[in-house]
Amino acid sequence: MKNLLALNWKMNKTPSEAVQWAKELRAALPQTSAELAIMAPAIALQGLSLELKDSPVKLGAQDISAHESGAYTGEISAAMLKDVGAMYAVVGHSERREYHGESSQIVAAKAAAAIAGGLVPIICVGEGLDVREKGEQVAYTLDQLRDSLSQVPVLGADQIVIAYEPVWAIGTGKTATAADAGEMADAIRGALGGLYREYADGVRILYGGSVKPANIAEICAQTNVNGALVGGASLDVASVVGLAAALS
Ligand SMILES: O=C[C@H](O)COP(=O)(O)O
Repeated sequence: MKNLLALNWKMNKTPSEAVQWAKELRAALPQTSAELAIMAPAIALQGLSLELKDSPVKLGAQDISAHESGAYTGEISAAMLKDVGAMYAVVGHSERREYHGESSQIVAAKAAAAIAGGLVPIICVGEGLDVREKGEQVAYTLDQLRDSLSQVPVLGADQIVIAYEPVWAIGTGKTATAADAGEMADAIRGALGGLYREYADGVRILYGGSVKPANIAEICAQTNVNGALVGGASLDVASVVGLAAALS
């Protein structure tokens, strides 16, 4: 299965900075076996799409509306994202869950809206430090996964991506060990088997949380880890080149 290197810029880069960054990336892109995708601020997608036309780099959004269209001020629909060239949409990132009150039910509705609109949702799950300290991370994360997939109609392994992001490892410099990431990915694969038996083995499971060029290869070498969702290390072209090269 091809690793997915999903670059989550979060709320960074103006549209013009994004285009300049993409120009630099195109010039520096190394040989890699991974699929690269930029999860950009929605307002930067159109420019990136033009700049990255005919390049292997894909695009995604950081969030998506649960609704198809209508009176939802400020929301951005799957159709709008698809129209500007997005292929993916991150849903249920822990920052959305924490700062925007997104429950797993809302996340499931967003994932379903993404699929209905022809996008691939990257559905994020993961425990906080308190849960990890009690040793309850697997049960917690799998509950969150099942709730976030509740009534999400999946008709193929390539229709969803799961990202395991332990909240305590995001932007903190603390990375789960490769073994921790691998153990959770195994548990997630098992839970997917209970939900979508025929497709479970082909769904990509990413790890996110302080991934860097120096640790990505070991993390992605785990049996059920099929790529990474990268925040801080995705902002700098040289660092992205390092991440991609580490997966060559
Ligand atoms: O979406 C990305 C994750 O939140 C990880 O962020 P980070 O690489 O800055 O820890």
